[in-house]
Amino acid sequence: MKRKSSLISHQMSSQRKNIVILAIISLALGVAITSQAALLAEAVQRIFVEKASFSSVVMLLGILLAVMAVRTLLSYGNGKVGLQMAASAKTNMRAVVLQNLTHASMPSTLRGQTGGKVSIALDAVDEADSYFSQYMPRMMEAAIIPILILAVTFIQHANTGFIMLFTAPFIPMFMILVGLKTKNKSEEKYAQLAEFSGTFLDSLQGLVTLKIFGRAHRQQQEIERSSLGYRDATMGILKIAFTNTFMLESIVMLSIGIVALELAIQLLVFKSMTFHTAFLVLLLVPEFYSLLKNTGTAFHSGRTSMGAVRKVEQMLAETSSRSAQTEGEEGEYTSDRNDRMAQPEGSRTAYTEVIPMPPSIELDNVRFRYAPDSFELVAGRISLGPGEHIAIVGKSGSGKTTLLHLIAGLLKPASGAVLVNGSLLSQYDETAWFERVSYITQHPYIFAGTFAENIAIGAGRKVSRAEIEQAAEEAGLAAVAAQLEQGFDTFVGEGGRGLSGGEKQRLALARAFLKRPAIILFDEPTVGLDLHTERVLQRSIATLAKTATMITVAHRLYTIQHADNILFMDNGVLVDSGRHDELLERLPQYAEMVDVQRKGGLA
Ligand SMILES: Nc1ncnc2c1ncn2[C@@H]1O[C@H](COP(=O)(O)OP(=O)(O)OP(=O)(O)O)[C@@H](O)[C@H]1O
Repeated sequence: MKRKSSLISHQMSSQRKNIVILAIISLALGVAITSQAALLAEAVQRIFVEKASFSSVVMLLGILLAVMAVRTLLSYGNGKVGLQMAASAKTNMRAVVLQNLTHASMPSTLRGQTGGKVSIALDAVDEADSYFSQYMPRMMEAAIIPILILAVTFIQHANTGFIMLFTAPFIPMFMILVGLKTKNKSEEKYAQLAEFSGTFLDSLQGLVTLKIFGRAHRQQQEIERSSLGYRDATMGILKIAFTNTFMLESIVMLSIGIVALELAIQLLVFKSMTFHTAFLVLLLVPEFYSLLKNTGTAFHSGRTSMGAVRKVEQMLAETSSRSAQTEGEEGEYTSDRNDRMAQPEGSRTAYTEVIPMPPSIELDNVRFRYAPDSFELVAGRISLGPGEHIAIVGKSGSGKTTLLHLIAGLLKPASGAVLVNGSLLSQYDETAWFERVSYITQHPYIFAGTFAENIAIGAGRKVSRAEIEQAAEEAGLAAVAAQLEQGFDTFVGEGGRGLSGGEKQRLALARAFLKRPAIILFDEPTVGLDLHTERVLQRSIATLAKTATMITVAHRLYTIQHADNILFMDNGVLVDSGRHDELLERLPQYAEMVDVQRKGGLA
């Protein structure tokens, strides 16, 4: 194989002991194969040529039987070691994938299709099996046993040795040619599988929407299209595999034929060799080619595995490089604060220990684009004091959520910097940072589990039932829980009882009460809540925000009249910022927005 995948190399180095065992078994297997051929040739020579009595060969036949048993055991051992290697390699690789996905930076976690990631973590890793269970044992056998057979053949009859030496290279040559083609096909197959899984999961999750809009049939066709794409890619590989087998069989048959012809001429025409030698060589030659042929089949499986492993590596590299890239981009940030922010290598987490909370947050000429030529966010200089309550307002699509995500570290700026307590946000340890943040979105994720379990997620530690109930009380959820069939033990989320929009947001609030964050990001509900729910939400948020810096994406302007700072966004640009009265006075767009809402009865 051209360049060993680094994931595979890593697994190989951690499996050195098994590789040594494979080599020892292969050597013993080589000795068993040649001994078996020698004993069989001797037995046939004595019984049929020398017409020896049965009693004189009984011992010989016994030894032959024992050698055959040993050979079978050694083959079984080789397979067993291969399977063990495959099992442990898959476990390790899956752990690496899971670790990578769970430790990936937040922006890279949010990208890509979930179905595709699942397919890579499960199917592509499974495909690595044959590299260890078939390719490795066969390659080890091919590296040792044919040399042993060739040596014995040369000693017995050099001509046959030369024929074998001349024809054998055709097999690996052919394997390399086929392998090159299979590798691309195999990568194509995994791209198709990832697409298929992505489309399938997407359709499954959005089935209700699709049905409502009468698009279910259309989506069915889409699934059919991507499944056919996957089928074609698989069939392409199988076509190569079958052609590969056919060609290998042809080469092997032709080579054995040539050797047999040469032996027959030497034995019958020139009478230059004994029957014993001719028979021994004739027994060894098929073993030699059969080993090389098996290697060809294993090589094909190995190539397919490599294609799958490359897909896994690609995903790992993408998640890591995205994190590194975004850090690099912010690293390019130049300002007079650079000296202050210069950090020695490996001091990333040191910030978390000294960071005073609630923090002050500054945005220094932040610019961001989702993609080239797409919506651009331009936020000049903003300073948000510790413990302040900040509101982001603007028309729909003006970039409020994007700005919130940049401040939260969910998105990384393309240029400029987000500073927390004077230091780059990207310099903080991501886990430590998110431990201090609570994001109350409009659609918090409800996991399949009990109501209590869903609240407990917020704590990030083991919490008592009393703490959960207290958090629910503070978030105004106690009454909701009391109405549920089994109270806090009611099963909610997927496959469980549904929750209303307002209940979901209060559940997110209850999680935050357990967490007691230093930074609260609040995406205010756009849908109208009833007055009671709205009041409960506002009161709970206000309690929670007493000890935190809070940033709200506000849709109802009356809720933010007392905010310390209001950031007004228009078409991706931070136009102005200030208190409610200041903006009313100097920003006509803001005054107009307030006026419209007042007339609409919202204020
Ligand atoms: N993941 C994304 N990729 C590309 N463009 C995006 C992405 N998310 C949002 N946008 C675009 O960025 C712009 C700003 O979106 P954003 O969600 O920040 O606006 P908003 O002010 O919060 O809107 P709303 O009040 O309606 O929620 C929009 O034009 C939106 O289409």
